[in-house]
Amino acid sequence: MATDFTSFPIIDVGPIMEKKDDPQMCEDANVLEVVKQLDQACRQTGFFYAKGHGISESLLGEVKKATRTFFQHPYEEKVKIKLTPASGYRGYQRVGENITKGVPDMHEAIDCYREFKPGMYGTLGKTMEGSNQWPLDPPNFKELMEEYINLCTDVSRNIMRGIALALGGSPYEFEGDRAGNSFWVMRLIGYPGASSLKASDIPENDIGCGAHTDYGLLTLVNQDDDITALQVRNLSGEWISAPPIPGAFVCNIGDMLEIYSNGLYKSTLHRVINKSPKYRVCVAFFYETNFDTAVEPLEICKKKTGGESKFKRAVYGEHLVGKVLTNFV
Ligand SMILES: N=C(N)NCCCC[C@H](N)C(=O)O
Ligand SMILES: O=C(O)CCC(=O)C(=O)O
Ligand SMILES: [Fe+2]
Repeated sequence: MATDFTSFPIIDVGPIMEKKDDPQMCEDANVLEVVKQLDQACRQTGFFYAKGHGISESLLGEVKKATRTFFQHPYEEKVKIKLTPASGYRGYQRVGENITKGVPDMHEAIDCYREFKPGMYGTLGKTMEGSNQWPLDPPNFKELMEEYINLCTDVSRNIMRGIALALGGSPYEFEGDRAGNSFWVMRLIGYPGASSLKASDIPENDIGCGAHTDYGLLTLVNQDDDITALQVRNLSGEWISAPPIPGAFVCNIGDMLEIYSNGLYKSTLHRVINKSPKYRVCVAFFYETNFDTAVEPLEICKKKTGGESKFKRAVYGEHLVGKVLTNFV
């Protein structure tokens, strides 16, 4: 249940990362303290900062730097890796091409998804079939991002272990058939500075990304260190800023975790407005369930919430494809 929060807790997830290969992790007092903090954050805000995750500040900075370098290229260069239905909706979208609730967003982005064998997910999977499209400059782009994706996958899996414990389950609740083969998404996003759009031919609107919830389990946001632009809506309808904390991820819950938890944890509405004159870069990693997972409230969560299922079962791939097909002009 979202509350009237005015800020977000900072959680040092170090203890869960340290105990990740220890089957007795749930008996460790430091782990249990993190679990308690995760539970509180997920119930109250659906957003928290994670520090102590083990990904170096220099790598966090490098992926943002490479992203910025790509967006600085002329349109002719960027459009070489254009997102199309034929590319499985992977690749570059220019400012205004992504749509949220019918309104064009003032951001450009590269979308990447986990790659998979064509046909593996039948007709439903067809929409997402394709190879990721990587920029050639900087030359180590693909390698760098793949390293980053692997590290983010590991951090997310381990934070989800903490969240599984917070829900009263086994640490491995979100592995195997649920999210053992996460259909992750990575979006490299650029938000033009506030004044730069006026002079261009792009229809003016100051919303970098309109109000939305994320689709899957857990999002890791790696945002520029010097601009506050991400806002989260609290119970009263106020928009609360999530300013950058260098080295920390902003983490938030997605729609599938809301269902698994039977609404105990909510996927909180958020948006992005870049009021700064500076260009803002954000690298968002979305840790999701397996593509073909049918998600329904966990028994342990139903017990905590009155016994009844508050959600219909949802196949993650259907949820994703429904979004992707309506996200672009
Ligand atoms: N994969 C994720 N979560 N992407 C978030 C993008 C949110 C904006 C999108 N136009 C929308 O309306 O959902
Ligand atoms: O730019 C940000 O800080 C967050 C972006 C976001 O919410 C998203 O891509 O889902
Ligand atoms: Fe989001």
